[in-house]
Amino acid sequence: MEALLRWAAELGVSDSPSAPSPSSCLGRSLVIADFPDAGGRGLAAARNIRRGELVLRVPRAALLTSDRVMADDPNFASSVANYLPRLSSVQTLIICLLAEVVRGKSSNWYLYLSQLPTYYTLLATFNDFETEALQVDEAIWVAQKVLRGIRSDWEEATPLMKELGFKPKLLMFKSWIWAFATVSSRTLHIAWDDAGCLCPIGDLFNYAAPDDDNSLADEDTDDMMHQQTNKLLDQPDFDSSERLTDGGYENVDEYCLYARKRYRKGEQVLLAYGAYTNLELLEHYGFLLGENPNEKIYIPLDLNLCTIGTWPRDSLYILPNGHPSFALSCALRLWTTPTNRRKALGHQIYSGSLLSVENELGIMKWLVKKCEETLQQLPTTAEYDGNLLIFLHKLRNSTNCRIDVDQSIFEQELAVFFRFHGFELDCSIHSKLPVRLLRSLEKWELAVQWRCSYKRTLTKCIVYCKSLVHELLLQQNQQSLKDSS
Ligand SMILES: C[S@@+](CC[C@H](N)C(=O)[O-])C[C@H]1O[C@@H](n2cnc3c(N)ncnc32)[C@H](O)[C@@H]1O
Repeated sequence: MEALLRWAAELGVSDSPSAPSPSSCLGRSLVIADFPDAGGRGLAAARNIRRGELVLRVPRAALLTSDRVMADDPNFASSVANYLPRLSSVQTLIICLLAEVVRGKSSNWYLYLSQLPTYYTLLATFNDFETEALQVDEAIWVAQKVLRGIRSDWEEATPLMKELGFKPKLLMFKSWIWAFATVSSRTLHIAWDDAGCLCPIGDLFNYAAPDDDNSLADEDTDDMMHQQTNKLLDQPDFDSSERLTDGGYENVDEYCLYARKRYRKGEQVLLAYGAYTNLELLEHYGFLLGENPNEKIYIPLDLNLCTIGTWPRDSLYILPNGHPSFALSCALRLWTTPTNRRKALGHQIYSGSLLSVENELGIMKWLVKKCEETLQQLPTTAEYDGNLLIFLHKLRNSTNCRIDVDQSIFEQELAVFFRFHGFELDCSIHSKLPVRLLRSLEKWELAVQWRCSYKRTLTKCIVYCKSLVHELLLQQNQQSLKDSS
């Protein structure tokens, strides 16, 4: 890692507005640190950092982009050019990345490439066992669709990779998936290439969901104080009102990354890659958040409910607190309104107003029934999944897996898991599981974590709807008492 930091400094990567020290590009604003519960390797604040401050600059010369790789090697570029109309920008960047891997020590990015993860946990890397463990049809369908897409991209790109003389190992689908996962989970946006760029050091930021509007409000007073102090001291101001994004490629020909909030020394500095649901995080980045403010839970809905209004299907979901989304509530109100009344009530419905106590009671009861049916159709409960998660976590860290497996209540699941991997846990095994099984356990754990959170949200929805039914019935009773007196 030290060699990488030195190489990056030589190229002008710097965590401060001034030039980096020759020995490391970090140390003034950021340091590399380990955050076992929030992304593993990441970047910590080397000092107190204010919101809006520039924390990292990465010049274009350090970015691994398709155009740069091709500009460096005209022969490679002309071979790729023959295939270009048929290749997507992501396929092209994957091929460029693999070509740099082929170059080994002679690649400009050798030190960067040697620090990349050797394996990933994105949905595309899930085997059939891990995919099945998601249990929910929609999630299984997404995983299968993603894998089909990547396989077809690889098949299309294989003739070019053969022509380029890639070694058999790099022609394998496994290598393509590794490169795909690298591109999917590590690229930053650039305006001139949809595939983005691989940004050494800049891709060490772990993720925080972009929901911090409230925390920003809390910090506003503080930042105003700072700005006033700066004015008094005649120091330059960071225009924090305009610096609410994490960063981007700027006119000065470098990638600039800014702090979205205030950080104390030692705290992990995080980047919001975008607003993703947990399934999308798993698909694009290979992890999920325990608390995800952007989570959306989709339940199976009748086709005529999905198409009844102008609300797109992806707006009809349950929020992490169990409430139906605005669009789902509206769609249900319209759906439960008799056809001949829909036009007259349309205005009220689209504005989100309740129609009547009876209508609201009807849709709440319908939602309860739908969530209960959905939960019943799944093979395990959230409580069971919660216990399985504890066990899988223990097994991954166990130094005597034989005893742990023997003492567990999940014998059947484990038997299926071991059989899938053609592995026999005989009496002689008293140590850790082999690496390939530990990696599979990690992905199994992610799948169980996802489905458990799905079920918990549906349970919250049931509780929410039932409490609303209770409240509406009370109101209805009070009204009829009033009316009769
Ligand atoms: C851009 S890289 C960040 C640096 C990465 N941790 C490393 O060691 O190279 C993105 C990857 O970091 C991990 N990651 C980022 N944020 C995370 C989070 N909040 N929780 C868990 N894993 C996270 C995921 O594996 C993701 O694909």
